[in-house]
Amino acid sequence: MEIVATMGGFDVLEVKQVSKLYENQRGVQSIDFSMSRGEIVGFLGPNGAGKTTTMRMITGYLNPTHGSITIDGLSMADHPKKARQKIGYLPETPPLYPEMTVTAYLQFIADLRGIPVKEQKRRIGEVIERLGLQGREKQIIRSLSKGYKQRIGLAQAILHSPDLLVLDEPTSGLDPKQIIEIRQLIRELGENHTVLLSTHILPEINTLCNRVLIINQGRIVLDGQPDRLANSMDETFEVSLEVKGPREAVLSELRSVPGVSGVRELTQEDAAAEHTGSAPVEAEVEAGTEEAQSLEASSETATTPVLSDTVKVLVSAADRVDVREALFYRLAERRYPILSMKKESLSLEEIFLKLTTNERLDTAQSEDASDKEVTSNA
Ligand SMILES: Nc1ncnc2c1ncn2[C@@H]1O[C@H](COP(=O)(O)OP(=O)(O)OP(=O)(O)O)[C@@H](O)[C@H]1O
Repeated sequence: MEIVATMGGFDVLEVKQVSKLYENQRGVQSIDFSMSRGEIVGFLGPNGAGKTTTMRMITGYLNPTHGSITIDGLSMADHPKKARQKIGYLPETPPLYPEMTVTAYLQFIADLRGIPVKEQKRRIGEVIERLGLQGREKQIIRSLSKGYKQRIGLAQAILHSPDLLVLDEPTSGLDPKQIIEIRQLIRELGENHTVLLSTHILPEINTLCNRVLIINQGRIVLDGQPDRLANSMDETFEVSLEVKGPREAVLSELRSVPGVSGVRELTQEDAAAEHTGSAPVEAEVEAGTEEAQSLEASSETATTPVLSDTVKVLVSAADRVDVREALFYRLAERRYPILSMKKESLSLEEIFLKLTTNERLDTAQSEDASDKEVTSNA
């Protein structure tokens, strides 16, 4: 048995250099990550990136071509039965028997999972309550809504009290109300379980997960905390400012602050784009360049300041230098009050696109385009 030691014992999941190559040479390559107890990890990637393949290997439904997977220190290759007992799996399509009642189905799963007969009734009662299935016990599964079927899928996944829950796109195909309800249930399940969940929905990561793994073309391309990713990915430091004062003078002061590499006046269109979440389309213009001067010259027509006595700008600094204090002191010295100042950072959506877009274009040329897309909203 392979032993994986950590400070507090074993990691709940250890995936070491795992590859799975299908006959067509697609699949996943050298996947390497571990999960500690209590983590809720979002597994994000475009269609065909390798999420399901990875999850099926973790849950023991598919054997890796190379590498090892251990659950609570138990090797999946050497002890598949024991290791699988520690995992609850909700595949993309829940494994339900539509003609069974909810209770009969859970009874069947309890038998399959080897839950002792004398404990079954209590345990089934607990998960029915936990997943809000009270009142539906005697209903035929076929007659229930998709949201309720997903709850039953989650119930079968947690029935045997697994340490690790693996959920493959748990909110896919649900309506907005059902999505909110299932997310809430996952959040609650995350209080007692370690959870790995795959999704196409970026805000799902922000609302549910304390860590995100991004997979692209069979390889992990990013592993980190959602709120820290932006810092590690930003190449420049950007801050948006609203300053009270004469436009030309304010712009010129900002450009001369040490560390500042670009100053771009924000228009009403930019403000509207910010409101709808899309990034401004104009390219940033470096301070002092010919382009900046010509833009300045034609600024009356090219840009429309949001208020006549204030200037809204996006200031950039190379090498991620934090120029906020320098901006503050310079503008204070010149008596141009700062009405607002906000550090800008990449959204998870921008990070995702940055990491996957080019390669996706390559992929689209070499294989059939998929009809599913990564969505940026619920
Ligand atoms: N049984 C198989 N035989 C051959 N190729 C396969 C098989 N299953 C998956 N693949 C290929 O392996 C790659 C990864 O597929 P996988 O289903 O794991 O991706 P995914 O990230 O789960 O995608 P989706 O979001 O569409 O479910 C894809 O290129 C896919 O076409």
